[in-house]
Amino acid sequence: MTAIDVRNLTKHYKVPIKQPGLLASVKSLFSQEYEEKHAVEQMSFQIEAGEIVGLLGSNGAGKTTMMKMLSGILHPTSGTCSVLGYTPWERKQEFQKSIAMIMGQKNSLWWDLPAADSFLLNKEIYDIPDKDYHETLNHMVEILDVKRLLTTPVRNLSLGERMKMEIIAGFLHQPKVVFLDEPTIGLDLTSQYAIRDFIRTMNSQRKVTIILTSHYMADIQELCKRVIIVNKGTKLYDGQLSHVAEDFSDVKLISIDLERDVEDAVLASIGEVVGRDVLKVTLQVPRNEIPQAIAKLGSLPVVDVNISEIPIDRVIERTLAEGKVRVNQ
Ligand SMILES: Nc1ncnc2c1ncn2[C@@H]1O[C@H](COP(=O)(O)OP(=O)(O)OP(=O)(O)O)[C@@H](O)[C@H]1O
Repeated sequence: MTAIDVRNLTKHYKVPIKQPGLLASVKSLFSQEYEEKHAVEQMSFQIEAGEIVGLLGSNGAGKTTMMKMLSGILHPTSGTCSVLGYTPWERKQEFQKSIAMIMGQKNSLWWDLPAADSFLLNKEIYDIPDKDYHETLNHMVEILDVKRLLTTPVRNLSLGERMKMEIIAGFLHQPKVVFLDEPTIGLDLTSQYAIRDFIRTMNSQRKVTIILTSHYMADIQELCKRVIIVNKGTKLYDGQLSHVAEDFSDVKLISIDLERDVEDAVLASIGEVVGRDVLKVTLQVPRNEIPQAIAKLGSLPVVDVNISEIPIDRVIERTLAEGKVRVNQ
């Protein structure tokens, strides 16, 4: 069954052009010029019930705008969209009870109150029966291990703890479709794992349909088989993650700061040099060869080392560079 059906969805923002200076500010009071920003352009895709789809794109690609239209926060400029049979921006009560939009960079909980109080408020807003409320809450609190934090004012929680509470608040009314915009942004690895596990559990146990944006490759790799890559508001790729990221799953990046210059050939014997800016070098190394690579670095004039996953932006850049446009519809 199709849960989300998007056809030619387009969003243009009208943005005032603001010239610097006082005179320009006064002039703008009488004649304001505008420019049009094409945030989302003719986007079409369908998502089946129970799927988790990753929406990928660089900063400003149009992901949040897309999610805001799908959740009914924004009206599109043109195009149509059906989520569980509803037109989101009509904001029917039944629609709002069936979806959730959770944004890692926005706070929906009452800052000065314990999260438990915000949950009670959501219970009233969504008209959740007592039994369902307690069962769902207890289940989620257990999975995310936050029982002891329920009575702490939200302002006193760490970022990771607050995000877990935001996620509970979003899932409390048992939505069928959830839009997750950067749910793990800025979190430490332990919190990232916990939230990923939670998302996986909700998807497998409750068949929740999820669209996820994240700049962390690990989130996408662990949760999404299918990804939609957007660039400048248009769809660049829609298909299996493995087709665009298979070369990246078994490698890591080692970034090093050198004290003095080292020949390219020496660095190339440790890993593939994928970035070099004078004394800053980035090497791409197979995951299982990291210990040997680190050992070899011991003989070089290295002052700092950092090991990281391949950033999503590299996957997108390469998809763009290779013109690997692949749209399965
Ligand atoms: N309210 C707004 N008014 C005008 N322009 C906007 C508005 N919101 C977003 N934009 C512009 O629309 C484009 C898409 O923005 P959007 O936030 O959807 O991108 P994104 O892919 O979510 O980026 P990020 O990864 O940085 O969150 C950007 O050029 C942005 O500047």
